[in-house]
Amino acid sequence: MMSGEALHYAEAEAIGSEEIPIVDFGRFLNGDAADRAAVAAEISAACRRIGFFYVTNHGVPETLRENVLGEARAFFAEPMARKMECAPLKEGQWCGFVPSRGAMEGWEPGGSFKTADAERVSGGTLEQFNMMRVLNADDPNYGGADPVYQRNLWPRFQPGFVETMIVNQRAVLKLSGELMAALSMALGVEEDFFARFHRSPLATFGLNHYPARTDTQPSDAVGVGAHCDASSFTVLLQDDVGGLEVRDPSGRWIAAPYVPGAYVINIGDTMMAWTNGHFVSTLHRVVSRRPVDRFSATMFMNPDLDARVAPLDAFLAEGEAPRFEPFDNGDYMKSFYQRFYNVWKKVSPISQ
Ligand SMILES: O=C(O)CCC(=O)C(=O)O
Ligand SMILES: [Fe+2]
Repeated sequence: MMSGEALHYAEAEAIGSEEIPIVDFGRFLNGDAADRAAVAAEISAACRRIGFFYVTNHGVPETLRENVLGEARAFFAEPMARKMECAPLKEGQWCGFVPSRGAMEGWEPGGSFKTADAERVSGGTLEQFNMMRVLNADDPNYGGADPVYQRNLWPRFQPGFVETMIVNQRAVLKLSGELMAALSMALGVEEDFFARFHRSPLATFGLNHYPARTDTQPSDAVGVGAHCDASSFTVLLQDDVGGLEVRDPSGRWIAAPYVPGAYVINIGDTMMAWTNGHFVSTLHRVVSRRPVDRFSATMFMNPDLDARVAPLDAFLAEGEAPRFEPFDNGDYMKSFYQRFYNVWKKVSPISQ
């Protein structure tokens, strides 16, 4: 693709809710052993086939989910100069506001090591607000000297924002603990198997704004280019506008529409590597096909700073060769932040 040239995405071919199962997670949270095993089996099938599933009855209150998207709407409606007050200024940082990257080439949404091989990617119309997990005083990394524990850059001018985001972090992290147990069961290992790689996880949170498609844009304006996520797994809250699309195993792009009350869960590259590809990290993108603003909120569950990621013996069949090179999560996260910062510098009106 030439720099500046618009990407065109054909209409998604199918509605994904048949291919992306809706899992009643209440059966895992509140059910008996048989219910939990049934949920784990559904999740296992989804993660091996497409790497995406929805969860409903997940325990996160509707009012909290609405407040998160409400704060996102209010923040992104601020004038650009105000939003830029919360922008990363230090080398290698990532927190805060990130303006739209337009058709910029070379930006890797999601920070995936898989995407680069899979498909050329470019920026898109989205603008973002990035947050790190807020560390409690009893966290082993509270006040940590490593620059990976960068500071959040909160919009102090927006009352209620910080509190809502912190309450949301707690709720989504709690859900993530349960999801990790379910993913462990789905892989046939003990329920706390993945918890030991996520003791003080480098979990990150994002708010996304995909501006409404304008009359002068193509009917398939790219919101975020096709990518995989760098995470162990991702928890996504989307509003009812739609536009998320996932590449199914046959290579078709399918819509992952809004499902009332649900989170979308997807496997990231780290989980793919641990499981030697038995759980798949799948290309996805957001295409703005409608003249309506879209908002979403993400949580990327990333492992501990010192976690070493490599295909694990527990998931290798007899004689199965490892398909992924080992890597240190700390190096991986730092290079992700650095690349992100380098792009941010190019699009930031105040960095010149
Ligand atoms: O906004 C969405 O629906 C998806 C966002 C996404 O894929 C990401 O932030 O990695
Ligand atoms: Fe993503």
